[in-house]
Amino acid sequence: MTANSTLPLDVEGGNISGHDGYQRDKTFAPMGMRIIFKDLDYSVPSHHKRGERAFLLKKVAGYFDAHQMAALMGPSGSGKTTLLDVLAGRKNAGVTEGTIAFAGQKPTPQFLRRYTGYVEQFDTLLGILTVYEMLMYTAELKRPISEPLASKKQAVEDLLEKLTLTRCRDVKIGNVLSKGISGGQAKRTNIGIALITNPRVLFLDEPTSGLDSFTSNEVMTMVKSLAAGGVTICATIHSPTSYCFSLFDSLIMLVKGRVVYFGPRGHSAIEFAQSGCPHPKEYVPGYNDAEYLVDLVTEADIAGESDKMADFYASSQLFLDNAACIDQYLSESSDVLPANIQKELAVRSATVTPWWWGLKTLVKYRTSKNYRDGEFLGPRIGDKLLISLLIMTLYLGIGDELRESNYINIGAVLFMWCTLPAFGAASYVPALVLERNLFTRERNDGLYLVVTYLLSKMVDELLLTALASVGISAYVFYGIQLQGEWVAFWLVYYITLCNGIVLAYFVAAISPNLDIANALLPTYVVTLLFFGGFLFRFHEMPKWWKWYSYIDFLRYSWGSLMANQFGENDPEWLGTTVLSYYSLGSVNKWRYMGFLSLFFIVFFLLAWITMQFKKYQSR
Ligand SMILES: Nc1ncnc2c1ncn2[C@@H]1O[C@H](COP(=O)(O)OP(=O)(O)OP(=O)(O)O)[C@@H](O)[C@H]1O
Repeated sequence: MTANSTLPLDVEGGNISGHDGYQRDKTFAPMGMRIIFKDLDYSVPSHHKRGERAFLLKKVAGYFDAHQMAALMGPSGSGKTTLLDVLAGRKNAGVTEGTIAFAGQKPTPQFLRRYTGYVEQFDTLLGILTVYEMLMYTAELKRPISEPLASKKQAVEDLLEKLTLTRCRDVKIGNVLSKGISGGQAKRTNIGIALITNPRVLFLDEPTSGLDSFTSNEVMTMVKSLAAGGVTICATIHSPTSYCFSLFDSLIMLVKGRVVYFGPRGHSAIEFAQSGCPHPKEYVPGYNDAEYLVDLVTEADIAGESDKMADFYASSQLFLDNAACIDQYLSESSDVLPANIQKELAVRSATVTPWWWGLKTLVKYRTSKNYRDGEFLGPRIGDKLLISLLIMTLYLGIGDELRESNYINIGAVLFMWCTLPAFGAASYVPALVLERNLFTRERNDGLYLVVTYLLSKMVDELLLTALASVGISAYVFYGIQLQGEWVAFWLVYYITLCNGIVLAYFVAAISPNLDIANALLPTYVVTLLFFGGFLFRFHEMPKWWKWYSYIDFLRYSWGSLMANQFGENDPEWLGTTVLSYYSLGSVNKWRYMGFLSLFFIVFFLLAWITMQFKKYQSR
């Protein structure tokens, strides 16, 4: 293969002056950059033999040019996705050795996140949005904030047209339970997400999997048109239709992590593979080229002869020509790159837009939709409504009955009032756990920072909770005829609810799956009950457990509520007063609310740190 580029390093920048992609869109200038890789090894601790490393890629070398579409093919498990992930910087485990150069330079993870597009094999979309909204949401997060909204809208409309998605523009994406757009439309929407910034490089993992042949051809024709526009395209592909395969320019075939062919697609590839295969099968009419090639290498792989094919390639003239080409490309200086591309390659921040813009956008698209979604609102308001009605009707009017036999009832209702938000936290866990794939993909795509995502989730919940808690706490407070201030009663309830939510997020963040989170959260909350001060008086707790009551946020919720109820008029009871009986004599309700708020900050920080550093996907 030879390069036929006119610009150095096969980079084309057109007449772009900005590095943010905005002007690039306006001019529709061609883009793209050559990707070179040489002596690429990728290894992980072996599953088969303890203490050994498994090399999933071995001395892999090649290059992909701008304006061209390269296919990564091979039998299942040959390392196609591994190579794609290594090149796209999506690996977060294992050791990569060798050279990777984008336009002659080693790419930074930030460059890869911001300026390359990656289409995952499985769709990760937001079911509550329509196709148009999904693309606009991504555009607002990934295109520069300096770009006017009208220009972003235009870019999305253009993309919808290019992807032939105009017909389902306003159809909800949906999910498994409530079907929305079709599989082909979902795939094209996913491609649209990767294209929203007009990336110079597009990686696609099995873009046609699960699609019928007509839709596959349609999708790949569209992808090919991008290559014609200058984008460098690299796709893993399993069993393409003849037409799909004919769209590719070059082909890299892997078996057991080794290259058995790298060169142009076409008859020369078949001839080469036949020569390299120890027992080539006949190319009978009816075979499609891709199918035949994959069959050939798969059979060699099954017969344990794949190394022979790889050795054949490594000793071929084709290999020498490719190696010479790679060395020549690598020796070309990258100083001659256009300034905008130099800037892109040197970018250091992982996101295009600042955190506050990300937060605004997430609230604009996600919160506003969630607040109109019964599935979202139901579990968040329904349980509070039911339980508060039960409490209110059960304890109706007892709050101002200051007789000895009633003090225990008042203590109990206040205790239940603050334990419920802690137990209710369970309904907030799925929001984080079930969305993990989407979060990981959007984070890898450089859409937002972890803190932005977490803050947007807090806004989602805290706004709704604030509104709901005002109404609920009002009818409970006045229905039971509790003493003290309603504002304090509501505030304690609200802060405890907030603690429950952020605690749920922390538990969701540390749990590998929903089952573990669902077991962990109630277990922890039950331990809090014992140390809240109502079931066991503080001064009677054994010395070796007392410390736990200080880090039990229910202690501060209940203490504050009791001080609100009995602070002004602490009645005599069992030879002392009610507050002294429960070791709450010196409690200041506002100070306790302050302590309560500290737990919110601590749980938030714990959730943030965990999500920042925990690898949810090992790939
Ligand atoms: N820790 C490990 N130890 C040994 N082998 C491993 C380990 N992790 C992954 N592998 C193997 O590495 C290979 C690479 O997988 P990869 O997903 O890249 O293949 P693929 O060609 O994309 O396959 P498919 O077409 O089925 O998606 C697989 O054969 C897998 O079994």
